[in-house]
Amino acid sequence: MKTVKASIIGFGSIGQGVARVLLMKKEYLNKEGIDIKVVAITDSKGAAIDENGLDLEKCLAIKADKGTVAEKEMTGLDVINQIDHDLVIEATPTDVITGGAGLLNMQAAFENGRDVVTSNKGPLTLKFKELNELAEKKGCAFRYEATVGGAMPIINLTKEVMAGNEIESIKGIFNGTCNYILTRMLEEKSSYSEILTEAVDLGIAETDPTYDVEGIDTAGKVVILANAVFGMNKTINDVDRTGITQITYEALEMSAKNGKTIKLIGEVRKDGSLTVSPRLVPIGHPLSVSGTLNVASVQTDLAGEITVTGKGAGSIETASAILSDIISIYKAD
Ligand SMILES: NC(=O)C1=CN([C@@H]2O[C@H](COP(=O)(O)OP(=O)(O)OC[C@H]3O[C@@H](n4cnc5c(N)ncnc54)[C@H](OP(=O)(O)O)[C@@H]3O)[C@@H](O)[C@H]2O)C=CC1
Ligand SMILES: N[C@@H](CC=O)C(=O)O
Ligand code: NA
Repeated sequence: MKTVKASIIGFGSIGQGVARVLLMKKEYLNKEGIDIKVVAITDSKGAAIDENGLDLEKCLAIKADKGTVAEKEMTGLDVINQIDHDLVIEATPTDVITGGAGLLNMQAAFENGRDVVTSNKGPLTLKFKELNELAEKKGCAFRYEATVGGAMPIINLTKEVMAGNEIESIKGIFNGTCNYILTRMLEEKSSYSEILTEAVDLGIAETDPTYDVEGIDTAGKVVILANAVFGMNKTINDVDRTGITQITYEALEMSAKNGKTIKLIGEVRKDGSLTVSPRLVPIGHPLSVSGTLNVASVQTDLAGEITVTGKGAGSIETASAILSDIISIYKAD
């Protein structure tokens, strides 16, 4: 049995989802020869530390009761630099302007020889090449399936399962919040701002939800796909972007009468064009999925078009992608 000492940096919707999934899948992980021992959890107020392994159920209960797990005044960065462990599960808020705490956390993790699995898109939209080079130099694993499409497999699918195909374009819906809002606006005859509060309550919106509705989150995911799948070196500034803030109930209703729906579509093409914009999609088309679902159509030279769909956001759903990345790193050959 391989014991993996891990930290969970950021204990919001996703960090807590990871804790729940680790509890739910403990027996399965053990059967795969992996024993994950979470030695530290941090939120914005501090850290809980136990070098013998924290009681995750207790940490979840304390977070629900007190709003924080903090017992010590340590930041995520302090934990990464000072506590002995193998794996950093990075789930702090996405910041596409500076990379936020996540960028410093990931750099420090690699400098300390720790593997990183993350759902945080910010650092990957700004410093994708640098982070991957640093991870490689330090002999660390770096996995980020959860950053695009949440539970929907797309990065590992295109890089590993579809290896050998040349990918010509990837087009789809990469933001669960916008898709949920557009679906519910039509159902409820409401404006996007009224439905946005529902998405926030569901734990699917970004810490700053303007990232969702202005298409910034989708743009970040398009950049990650461009870099991870197409080997480009793009940043968020390379994306031609329009969000959903100008979409009205009336526009959705008119489209529906004409057999169409409005979806926020992100697209990356092998010629380097990166776009995010609301587009009309015929009802019944593979891209016309509803609610928090995401969808991606991958155009390839050998396999033709391959389309996948799945929950693009949500605590447990996104944690499932983090779990699969963890298993892929530590599962014995
Ligand atoms: N929600 C979703 O469905 C998905 C989210 N993601 C990404 O996963 C990441 C986490 O998202 P989510 O859990 O929803 O976000 P939340 O806002 O729910 O949680 C963020 C967590 O990070 C903590 N935090 C904030 N700032 C810092 C800091 N400087 N150092 C350490 N911890 C900090 C917060 O502390 P406190 O609890 O004290 O506020 C909180 O625990 C984001 O990058 C997001 O883009 C990716 C896929 C899906
Ligand atoms: N806010 C994002 C969360 C996942 O990345 C979304 O709604 O898709
Ligand atoms: Na994914």
